[in-house]
Amino acid sequence: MRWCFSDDLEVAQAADRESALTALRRMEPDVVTLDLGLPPDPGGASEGFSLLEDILRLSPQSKVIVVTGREDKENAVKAIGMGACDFYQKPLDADILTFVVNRAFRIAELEKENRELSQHRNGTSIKGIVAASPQMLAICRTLEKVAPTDVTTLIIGETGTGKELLARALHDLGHRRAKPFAAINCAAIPENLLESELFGFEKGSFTGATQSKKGKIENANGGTLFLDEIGDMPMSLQAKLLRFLQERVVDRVGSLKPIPVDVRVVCATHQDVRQLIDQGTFREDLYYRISEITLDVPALRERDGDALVIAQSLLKSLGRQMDRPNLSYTEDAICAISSYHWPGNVREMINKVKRATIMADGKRVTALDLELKQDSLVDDNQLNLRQVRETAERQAILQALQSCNFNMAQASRLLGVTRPTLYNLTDKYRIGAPETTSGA
Ligand SMILES: Nc1ncnc2c1ncn2[C@@H]1O[C@H](COP(=O)(O)OP(=O)(O)OP(=O)(O)O)[C@@H](O)[C@H]1O
Repeated sequence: MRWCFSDDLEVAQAADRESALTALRRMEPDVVTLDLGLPPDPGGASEGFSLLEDILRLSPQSKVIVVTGREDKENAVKAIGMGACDFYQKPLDADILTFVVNRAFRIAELEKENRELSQHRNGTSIKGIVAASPQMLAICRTLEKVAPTDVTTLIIGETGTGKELLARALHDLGHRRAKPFAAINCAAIPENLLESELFGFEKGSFTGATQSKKGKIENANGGTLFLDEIGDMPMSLQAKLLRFLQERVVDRVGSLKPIPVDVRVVCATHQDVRQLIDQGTFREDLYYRISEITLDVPALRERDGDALVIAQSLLKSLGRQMDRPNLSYTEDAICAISSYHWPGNVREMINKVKRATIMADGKRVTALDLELKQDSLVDDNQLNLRQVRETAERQAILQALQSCNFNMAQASRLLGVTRPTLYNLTDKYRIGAPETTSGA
C-alpha cells in the first residue's frame, strides 16, 4: 500500500494498535487506512474495531478507510456505521486505492474549510449585531429573553462596544417596536438644559420658553427611552428621574401637573457605577432602579474571534458603500486585527476599516492600510499567541504526567512526542514530579 501512495503524501506506518495511536497523536493525519485484522486478532476484526473507535474519538477530523477481506461486507458496513468514511476490499488495486484515498483527502479538506467558515460566521440573527464569540452570543441570548419584557435594563461596557446597538435591539425585538425609540446622551447636554430636554417645559417657565414643549420622555410614550451615559447625569436630576421611574409620571419644568407616561427605560454607561456611588456622585437607589437586568458587554479584545468576524463584515459593507467591492485582507492584516488591543472597540474598527477601504491599492487590504503598525500590536501585558500556546502546552504536559503518575515513557506516548522531547519540555516549563518539587 505504501508504494501506491504518491511521494507528496507523508505516510506513517503502524503494525499494531499502540503504535497506531502514537502515530495518530503525533501526526493528526487527514486520512487513515485501517486494516481490521490486527494483532492479537489478525484473523478477526475485534482489535481493528477497537482501534477504529479510538481513532474516531482522539482524532475525529481524520477520515478512516477500513481495509477488509474480499468477502467481508458485513464488517465493512459495521465500520461505516461506526463512523468510518469509506471501505476498501482486498486484494490490492493501486488505482482503486488511490481513488478512494484521494476522495477521503478531498472530504477532509472540505470539512476543514467548512469548520473555518463556520468559525467566521455570524452567530446571531439580531439585526445589525455581528458576533461569533461565546461571550457576545451569551449576551445576545439574554437580550432575546429580556426584550419581550418591560424590565429596566442597564448596559455597561467600554466606549464603542455596541451598547446603543444592543439598546436598539432590545427595542426592536420587544412589543414596543412600532413605537418611538428616543435616545438622549446625558453627557452631551449641559446640566441646565438636560432637565427641560428630558421632562419638557411649560410656556413661560423660563426666559425664552415662548411655548410649551414635550420632553424626550413624553415623546417616547409607548416606546423606549434610551438614557446613554447615565453615569454623567447630574445629582440634581437623579432624584427627578428616580421619581419618574417609580411613579411613571413626568413633571414638566414649570408645571405642577404630573403627566403619565408609559415607556420602557434602557440605560447605558462606560463608567463603573459602583465606584460613582462610593464617590457620592450617583444615587444608590437610582442604581437599583435602573439595573433590574444588567448586560455587561465585554471589550472587543476580550471576545474570542469577534474582531475578525466584525472586520470582515465591515469590509464587505463599507466596500459596497464606497464602491470598492471584493476587497479582502492580507494575512498580515488578519494577524494585526486579531492581535490589536482595540481600545476604541468597534467604533475604532469602523474608522480603521473605512480608512483602509479608501487607501488600499488593488484588491488587498494590508495592516498598513488599517494603520495597525507592529508597535501598536500586543504589548507585554497582553496575551499573545506564543503565550497562549505555551500555557496550553504546559497544561497538557502536566495533565499527561499526572495521569501517568509522572512516568515519562507513558506520558510521552500519550502526548505523541518522543521521550527526549518530553524531557526538554519539562525542563522548559520547570515541571517536576511532586516529590522533586516539594523537596526543592
Ligand atoms: N457587534 C457589532 N456588530 C456590528 N457593529 C457593531 C457591533 N458593535 C458595535 N457596532 C457598531 O459600532 C459603533 C459603535 O457602537 P455603539 O454606538 O452602539 O457603541 P457604544 O458602546 O454605545 O459607544 P459609546 O459608549 O461611545 O456611546 C456603531 O456604529 C455600531 O453600529
